[in-house]
Amino acid sequence: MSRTIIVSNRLPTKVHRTAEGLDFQPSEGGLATGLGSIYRSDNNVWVGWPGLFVDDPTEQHTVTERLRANSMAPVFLTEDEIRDYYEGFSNSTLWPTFHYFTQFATYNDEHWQAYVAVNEKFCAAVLALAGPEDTIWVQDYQLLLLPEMLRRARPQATIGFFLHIPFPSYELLRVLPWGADLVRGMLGADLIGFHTYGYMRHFLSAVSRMLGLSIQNGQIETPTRTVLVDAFPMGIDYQRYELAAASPVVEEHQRAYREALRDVRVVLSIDRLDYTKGIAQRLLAFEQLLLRHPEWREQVSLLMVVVPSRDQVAHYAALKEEIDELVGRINAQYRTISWNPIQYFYRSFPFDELVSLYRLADVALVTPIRDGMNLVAKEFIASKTHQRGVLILSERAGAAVELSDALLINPTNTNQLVEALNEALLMPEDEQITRMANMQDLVRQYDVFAWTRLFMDRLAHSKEKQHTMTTNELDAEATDQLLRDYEAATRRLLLLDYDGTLVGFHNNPQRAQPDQELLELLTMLAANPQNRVVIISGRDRTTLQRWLGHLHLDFIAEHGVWLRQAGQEWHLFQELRADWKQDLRPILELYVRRTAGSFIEEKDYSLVWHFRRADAELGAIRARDLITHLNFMTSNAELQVLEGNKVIEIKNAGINKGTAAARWLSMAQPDFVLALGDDRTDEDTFAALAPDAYTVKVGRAPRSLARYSVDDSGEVRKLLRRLI
Ligand SMILES: O=P(O)(O)OC[C@H]1O[C@H](O[C@H]2O[C@H](CO)[C@@H](O)[C@H](O)[C@H]2O)[C@H](O)[C@@H](O)[C@@H]1O
Ligand SMILES: O=c1ccn([C@@H]2O[C@H](COP(=O)(O)OP(=O)(O)O)[C@@H](O)[C@H]2O)c(=O)[nH]1
Ligand SMILES: [Mg+2]
Repeated sequence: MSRTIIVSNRLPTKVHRTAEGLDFQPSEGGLATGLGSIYRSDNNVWVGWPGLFVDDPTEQHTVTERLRANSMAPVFLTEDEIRDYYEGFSNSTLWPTFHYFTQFATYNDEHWQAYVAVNEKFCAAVLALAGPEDTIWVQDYQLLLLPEMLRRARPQATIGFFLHIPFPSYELLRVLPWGADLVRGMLGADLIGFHTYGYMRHFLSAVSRMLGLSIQNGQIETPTRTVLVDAFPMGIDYQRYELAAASPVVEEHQRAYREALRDVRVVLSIDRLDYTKGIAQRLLAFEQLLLRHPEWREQVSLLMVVVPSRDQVAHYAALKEEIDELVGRINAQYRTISWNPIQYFYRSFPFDELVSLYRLADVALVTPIRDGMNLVAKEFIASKTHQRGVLILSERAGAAVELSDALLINPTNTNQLVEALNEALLMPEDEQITRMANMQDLVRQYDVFAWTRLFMDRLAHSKEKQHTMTTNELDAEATDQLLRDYEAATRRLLLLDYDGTLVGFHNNPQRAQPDQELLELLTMLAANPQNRVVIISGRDRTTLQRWLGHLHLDFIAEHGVWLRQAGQEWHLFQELRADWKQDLRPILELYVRRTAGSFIEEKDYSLVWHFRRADAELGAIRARDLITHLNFMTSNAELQVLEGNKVIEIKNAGINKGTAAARWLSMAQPDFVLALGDDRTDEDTFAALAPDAYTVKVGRAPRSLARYSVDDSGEVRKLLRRLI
């Protein structure tokens, strides 16, 4: 039976060494608590770090066995790995960068090396466990490279990836020396999920800007696969909180707390120790409340839980000191014999006590500076079965997108925060109930089980789509058949596109000249008297002549405008006009001025606007504009507007690679045809050929007329070499 293998840095169970032996406790943090409810079902397994160092093989064995009984498989990490991969790259480079705290980010190559190595370690652990039918679901920023590593080892695997933290604007990502590697690593997945559309948008923008891949409706076309990207706001195990809220244990805790606090109102704050959570800002706002609204003194206490986290990282240790000091100062200033303004706990609470705190609180103050989602906000809502209580929520938490009935605030606006606190404490009960009921409906419906189902459905959909959309891969079997037919034939026609097919793309098209390997390949192919080798390209004839003219090849240049058989002169396909160029050139010039980095290429009978070097998003917008503009201008002029790979070309109507290829067919009467091409204009060639021709699309486009596809120009060369 196929299973789901969840992979994350930390397991949902933390192992500690105590005097009595090993102790197993639930992990804190949204990822572990959120997914913790689902992994045990259906034979699933969770792979991750158990939270302690175990060198001794016997002890490793004990830990492994204990975890196995609970559907977990440990990846043991060394102290050096935790220092460089976890505290280093993950939490001193990625975490601050992705949360817009670039001033805290370090760029250390050793940390990067460790990050790569540990991702490889996870890869090996997953491969040892996963069967070919299993679904692999990789979680979070510590494992951004893992999807691609798994993909290389298992090209057919079903791989999902979910990012639990924000995905930042491209402007932040580009600061990282390894930005493009990280994005490429994620693209190994079949489905990539984010909490919000905002994060998803940033990711797509990074993909198009850094890797130049084309994107439509959240679908990324990589050279080998289509990758789906979508927003899936994570939920919680609603029922677990709702049931606990009504349980006698929780009631008993709550009663005891209430008795100790007497009738003081409670503002609750719960987070891991983290500078992204806005804990210090929250304390300052509470101080301001006491200062500006003295009527709340002795009436309200801030109950603040800070769960120890990443305290080996300098900025976390510093924050701990800052909080200690602030709490000390505020308490010293305002406390009375019978009232403590801030009840501060630096430790984690067991589940039942946490739920009791949620129920006890009049106000939950959730004010992160940045937060991927924030599950505390949702847990508070689920625990409020009596529907009394107010949520104050930062608009920069992912949860704010869904929880619009909270009092939404900007966490850096202290005045707003103070007034929201005052408003919350004064809010009439009926308004509390209305808001809470609305939010409960939503959080109940979109719980963590619905979240998982949706993600898994979309993952299956992505896989299906890949299967139905791609042309058949030119696999070993098809290649063998091709070679047999090639051998058997005596009049062979090879139609070879140049850019994107024989060579890869270059930012400057003039730099894409043939290398030695290609020249040799073409020479040898053409040396066989039974072969007729045609370069069929959109390039101008001068460039083709200069680069390849000395070889015994035929040429179709400018998408069929200029033709030349080996050893003969260039001639035109037919009489053509070029006088239209002077009317249209100014339009293209206007688009060059409006689009930095774009430029015009002029051929004898065509004009081309190139936007590969322009900003990817602007380029795409301008291209749409230009096409509309040109279609209008050329409607009566017997011209056509062609879209290629980051180019728009205007040329005479009725001439294309297909019409030119047809001429070679009637001239050569071949008994074997192989055509290779990568872009829209090569589809005309494919269309002109008989069904038994070997038509091969380079790259995996959603739709192609070709019978087969190969990944890239490297594969093309491999195939050509086998023909020799
Ligand atoms: O494993 P740690 O280093 O101790 O950190 C704990 C976890 O913190 C982060 O949680 C995030 O996931 C939540 C659920 O999606 C989300 O609500 C929250 O906004 C995120 O910060 C981190 O992403 C996890 O990998 C850590 O395990
Ligand atoms: O003493 C505590 C306090 C909090 N939490 C849990 O820690 C998680 C925090 O997740 P959140 O998404 O709010 O933020 P993260 O820590 O993941 O950034 C929530 O599920 C809390 O219930 C916990 O397990 N023990
Ligand atoms: Mg091409």
